[in-house]
Amino acid sequence: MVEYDRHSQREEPNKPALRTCIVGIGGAGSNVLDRITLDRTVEAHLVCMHTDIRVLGHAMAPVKIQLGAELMRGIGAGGDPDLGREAAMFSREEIRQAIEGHDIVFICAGLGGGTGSGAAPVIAEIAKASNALVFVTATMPFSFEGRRRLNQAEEALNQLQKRADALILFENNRMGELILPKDGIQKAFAQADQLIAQSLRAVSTIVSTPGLVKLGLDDLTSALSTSNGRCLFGFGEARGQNRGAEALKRALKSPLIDQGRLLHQTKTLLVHIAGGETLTLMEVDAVMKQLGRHVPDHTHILFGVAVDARLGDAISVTLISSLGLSQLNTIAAAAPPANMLPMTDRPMPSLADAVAATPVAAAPAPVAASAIATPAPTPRSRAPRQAPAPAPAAIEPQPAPAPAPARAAAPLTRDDSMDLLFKDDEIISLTPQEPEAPAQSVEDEPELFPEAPAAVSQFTEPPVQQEYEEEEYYEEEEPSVSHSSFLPESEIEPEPLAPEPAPAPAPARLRIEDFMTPAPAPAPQPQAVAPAPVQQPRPATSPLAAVVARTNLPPEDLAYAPPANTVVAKKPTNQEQIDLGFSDQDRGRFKDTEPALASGGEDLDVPTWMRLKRKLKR
Ligand SMILES: Nc1nc2c(ncn2[C@@H]2O[C@H](COP(=O)(O)OP(=O)(O)OP(=O)(O)O)[C@@H](O)[C@H]2O)c(=O)[nH]1
Repeated sequence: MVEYDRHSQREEPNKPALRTCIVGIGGAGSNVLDRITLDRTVEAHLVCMHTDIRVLGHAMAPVKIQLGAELMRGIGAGGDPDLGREAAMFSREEIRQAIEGHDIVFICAGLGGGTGSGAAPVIAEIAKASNALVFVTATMPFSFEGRRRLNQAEEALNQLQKRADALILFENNRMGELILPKDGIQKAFAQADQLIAQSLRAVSTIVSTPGLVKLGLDDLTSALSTSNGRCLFGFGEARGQNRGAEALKRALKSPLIDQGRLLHQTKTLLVHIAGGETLTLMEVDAVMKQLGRHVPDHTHILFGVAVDARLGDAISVTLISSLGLSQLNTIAAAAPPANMLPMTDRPMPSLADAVAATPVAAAPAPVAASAIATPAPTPRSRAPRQAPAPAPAAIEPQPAPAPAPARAAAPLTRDDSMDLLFKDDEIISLTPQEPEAPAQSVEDEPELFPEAPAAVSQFTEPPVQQEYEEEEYYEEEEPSVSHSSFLPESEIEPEPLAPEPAPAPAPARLRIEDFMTPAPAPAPQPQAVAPAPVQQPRPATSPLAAVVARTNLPPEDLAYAPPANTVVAKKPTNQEQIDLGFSDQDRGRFKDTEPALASGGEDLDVPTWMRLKRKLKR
């Protein structure tokens, strides 16, 4: 018998690690990025982008980009996605510089406001143009935030689906299930931020950490692939005696998989188990057997195990899958009790089987950041990882579900389906030949600023050691899941449809058309230029939590191209870091918008750290 050497380095030593970048956009994106920065669990280039200089000034990410500095003058987009989009276009060069050179770009934003909804699709497109694999995690607004925000969020979602390789959508309404109704709104946001941060961490770990049984980008995109569906995500981590069972229990309790109910219908399920050096075969076997009670026999299991020294004595279980909207609606209509499928005792692929079957048995070397040797995102055959157990009771080989297109795993190429936003030499050559649809809904906008575009600023700070004065405020204990909604809508005053921020009377506002490539000019369309946004059908009863959109980029809206010379990236200087010195009473970027109030009168739009009245000390 050959002894397995846990420390052997089987991966090619000189293989470059996947370079990962996480971009947080707007207030929500910035909050999630703060969470990730504090946790220090994801090894990635963290970039915060916002129009609002005050929020940006307090963000913890080491790299910050002020979007549309001259256009926005450091003020938030005030809930106007068109402003957010224009701001991103002005800053496209800095965005490109921050993103380029990365293999995977995660984009994180709260949809419904101005900056996140408007800028995220632009940034996704820049990321795609740099050949990165683009993952988007976004939140949908609480229902009590009002119809206007929801509409804006759906419009942004529609645009993001066309540009992202995979999109995981978190519905803030669902996040309420993570906490008790009596808990404050800030706790709901905090829990939501934590779950989103966990999903980013899980996905980046899966694709970048060498594993005993390796899962790759192709597995991930296969699990996420469905033409028009929603992603199911569950994550649990536990320590102690029954840590495997407990971690699985927590993963199954995720509201994003509807307490495990949605796994009944899934065709492909990605399961990733990670633990420290003490992870045992028995524990992995136990988790897989237990999971077998929750998924049907025909489910195609993509199974990965990794030993990651950073986890210490913890075990984490990640479940990722997807369901078509029709299936989701069926499930929602005929919802069985939350109990899982009856126990079938169907054996799941064991670790030993999987190890024996996998040709990619990467060494579970103690993970030091620099020691992670990760494979390039090339398409790999999934067949050997089906772990056909020699025992007759092992999982049946399943007919492979629609495999992930090779393109999803391979470095992305610029194809002619790419929407083209920018008049940039390297991008413009990809302009689709067919006539572009007119830019949406911006032509009739009031003009705000007469000035010509000027330089936008970017300032890059070294990581600042900032600490909250108080202790960790995310509670460790298992959240209650006994409440199906966070706040009944009836208890919330409907959000008045507040007027948009009053446009300044200045006559020469910069418009998207000013940046458009002159030809081919679509025929002018009188009045009918604002096509009704294509809205995602939403499940009637169960607002489930995640959406996957495989990239299928039809050339259409957002066809604008700012001149390449309008933006001059400034060298970072200390002077550009503005001392904001605002008080807790100041609504900052929200001052021109209607407050989104919870019943207690709290302003939901205020960032988490502000709502919690945390002070930062340097
Ligand atoms: N989960 C979560 N959602 C948030 C948080 N903050 C805001 N949101 C949601 O994200 C939506 C957009 O809010 P922001 O991100 O603050 O808005 P923005 O994109 O910065 O846009 P402007 O403020 O208009 O410039 C809100 O309607 C909320 O539903 C947060 O901390 N966590």
